[in-house]
Amino acid sequence: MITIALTKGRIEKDTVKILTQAGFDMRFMADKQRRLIFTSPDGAFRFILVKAPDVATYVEHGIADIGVVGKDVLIEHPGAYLEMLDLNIGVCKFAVASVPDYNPLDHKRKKIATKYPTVATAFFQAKNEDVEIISIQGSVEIAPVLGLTDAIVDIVETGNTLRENGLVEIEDIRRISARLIVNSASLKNNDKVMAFIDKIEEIVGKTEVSFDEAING
Ligand SMILES: Nc1ncnc2c1ncn2[C@@H]1O[C@H](COP(=O)(O)OP(=O)(O)OP(=O)(O)O)[C@@H](O)[C@H]1O
Ligand SMILES: O=P(O)(O)OC[C@H]1O[C@H](OP(=O)(O)OP(=O)(O)O)[C@H](O)[C@@H]1O
Repeated sequence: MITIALTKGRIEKDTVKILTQAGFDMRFMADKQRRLIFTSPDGAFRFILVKAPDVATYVEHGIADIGVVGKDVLIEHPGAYLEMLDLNIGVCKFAVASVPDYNPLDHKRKKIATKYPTVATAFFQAKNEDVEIISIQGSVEIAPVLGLTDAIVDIVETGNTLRENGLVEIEDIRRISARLIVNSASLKNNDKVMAFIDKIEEIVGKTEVSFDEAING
């Protein structure tokens, strides 16, 4: 049996769409209620529904052979899994944002609020800029409004949360999308895992890895 870890929440619907297009009967997801583990009718696949960072954990430890999770999570939680495909769903970006009078060229040591300290630290280090990172668990946009920090590093999708809280985008950091990850032993030892990946690749198309991706992972 192959186990596939899916991220609960935002990217769930689009993931199910891809799996359905790939020929899986995913109707159980329509009325899943509070269940978190599902087995396909033929007993060949098991799907588990977990929080995003836990997808990486289950795949890394070989409990799940395959996982679907956002690139944002993979950057913050690097581990021993292989990233195989860009699924082109859950597309958004990391950006720096702040209040309109923020001056990025100001020489003072800035404070940056974020849920993504690894991303924020790497971004400012690459600019040779020494900043203080303040970790925030959510509603990050209010930190510069309330004067906790000078700016934020956060996910931007539609831009609505920034606009509705009076923030503006200062600089793009990188594109984010959901990725298919795999446990390396599963890939080596189980032909069905490669067959599954091939099937998904037919649906989402071959992904060109951009220069940015190649150097930043
Ligand atoms: N507007 C967005 N905000 C956050 N993540 C987004 C957005 N748009 C797409 N995504 C992608 O969707 C994935 C899942 O997001 P979701 O909000 O369900 O989980 P999460 O970020 O772990 O949030 P939470 O902590 O609220 O459960 C993210 O990891 C990211 O790759
Ligand atoms: O550009 P937008 O389409 O407005 O989306 C971006 C917002 O969505 C996410 O927050 P989420 O809803 O996950 O809540 P959080 O603040 O608790 O992380 C993210 O952290 C931004 O706040």
